[in-house]
Amino acid sequence: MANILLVEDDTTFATILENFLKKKGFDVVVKYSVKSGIEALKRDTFHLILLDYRLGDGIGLDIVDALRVEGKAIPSIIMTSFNDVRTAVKAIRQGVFDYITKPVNPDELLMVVNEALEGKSTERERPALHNQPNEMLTTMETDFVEGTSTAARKLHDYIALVAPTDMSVLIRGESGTGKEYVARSIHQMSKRADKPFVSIDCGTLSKELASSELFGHVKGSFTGALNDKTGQFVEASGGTLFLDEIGNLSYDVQVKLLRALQEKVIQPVGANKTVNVDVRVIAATNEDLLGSGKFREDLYHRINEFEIIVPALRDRRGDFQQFVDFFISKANVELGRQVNELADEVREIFGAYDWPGNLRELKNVVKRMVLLSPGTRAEVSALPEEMVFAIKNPDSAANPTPSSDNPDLRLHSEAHERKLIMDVLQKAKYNKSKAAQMLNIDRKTLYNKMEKYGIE
Ligand SMILES: Nc1ncnc2c1ncn2[C@@H]1O[C@H](COP(=O)(O)OP(=O)(O)OP(=O)(O)O)[C@@H](O)[C@H]1O
Repeated sequence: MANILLVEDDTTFATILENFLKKKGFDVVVKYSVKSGIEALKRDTFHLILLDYRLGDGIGLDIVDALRVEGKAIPSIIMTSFNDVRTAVKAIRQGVFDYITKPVNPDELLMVVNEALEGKSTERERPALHNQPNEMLTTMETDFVEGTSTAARKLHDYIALVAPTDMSVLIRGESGTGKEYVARSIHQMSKRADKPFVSIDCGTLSKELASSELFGHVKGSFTGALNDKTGQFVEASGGTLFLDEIGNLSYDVQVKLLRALQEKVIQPVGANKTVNVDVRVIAATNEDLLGSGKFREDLYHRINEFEIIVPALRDRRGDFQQFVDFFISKANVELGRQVNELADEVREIFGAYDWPGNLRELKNVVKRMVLLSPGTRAEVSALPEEMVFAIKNPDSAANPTPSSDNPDLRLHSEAHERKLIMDVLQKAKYNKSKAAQMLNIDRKTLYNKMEKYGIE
């Protein structure tokens, strides 16, 4: 019997969820704060964690961080409001299994919970660290959409151009645009294709263990190093190492990585000797590495021998229908449905929405829609309510536009507050703790206001 830890500070909603999950045969422990959630994790064994994104004393991701520090691998699902989709998508990069938008649809919740417990889902093809067996790469070939838009053609031209060389590639693009897919494509089309493709999500590596994960360690080199460990550089020998979210590597590790790239040698933690390595490195980021001030310029130039920018979904509208059709047919097979038509309203909403979470968000929205469509036609009722509302009311609470024709004082002051928050966030380079400090409010209040005003 699977044991689920539910952390949700809305007590009524927590009770509804608890009862629902218990009825479906799960054991459920409910906690109402980050602190009590972490305590429960230390005390008991759970198979799954279901987290509210915003909690009274922090955010659900704080619990995910605590899990990582404890070295526990328990799948977690974040429940978030529609306005937080962009953040939720990023959370997946930090090791969260999946996200689900509120109001939570019971069928969708059950689907995601079961997938998490079975260890598979839309994103589960890609655990934080893994070697991709080469046989799987061939099946993957047909498992994507290439697209025909100008942006797609340019992207694939660049992939074809750089793949056969041994250049280091930096792939840039918003979260969920398909950067890992691009990296795999380069590997598959390279002369290293029959050697390993090793993918590492640097965002999920703890600061302490990053070196050992990448370069390996010798027994006894630090507390917990009970045996020798081979690092991912050696695992990728002859092949390609994909460093996703490379901006998360600490300064120390950046120095070691630079040496590995320049001299083609690595030194496992605690070892006296160096080891020769032959690995092509492909890195990805969705931030401005140099602008962050935390990334070494010499390393930046070393990993950026060739740059590929993956377009946001909103900038490749010409490929949109192909992606929708592809994700629908995949979801039909997975969920045993027969959806082959979209209601006009669904088409309109898909066209008007700007898809901040890109392909990952589209894939999730389509999967949910297919799940909630028993017939062949997908109706608007199968889309997240807030998505429909936001499209139909562009000037609603999320985006107030006061004018002298509209003397509503509350609306005016809210518009003013929204603008101020956006300006300060920009000034603080989107560092929310810093922005909260400048605004003289706490982080939680800032998050609440950002949610209220639809600021992402
Ligand atoms: N060309 C494609 N055809 C079909 N599905 C795709 C394609 N590219 C990406 N996807 C799907 O979109 C989702 C996001 O892709 P991927 O993980 O490669 O994005 P990413 O840019 O690396 O995300 P992040 O920035 O969060 O690391 C995955 O589920 C992937 O399977």
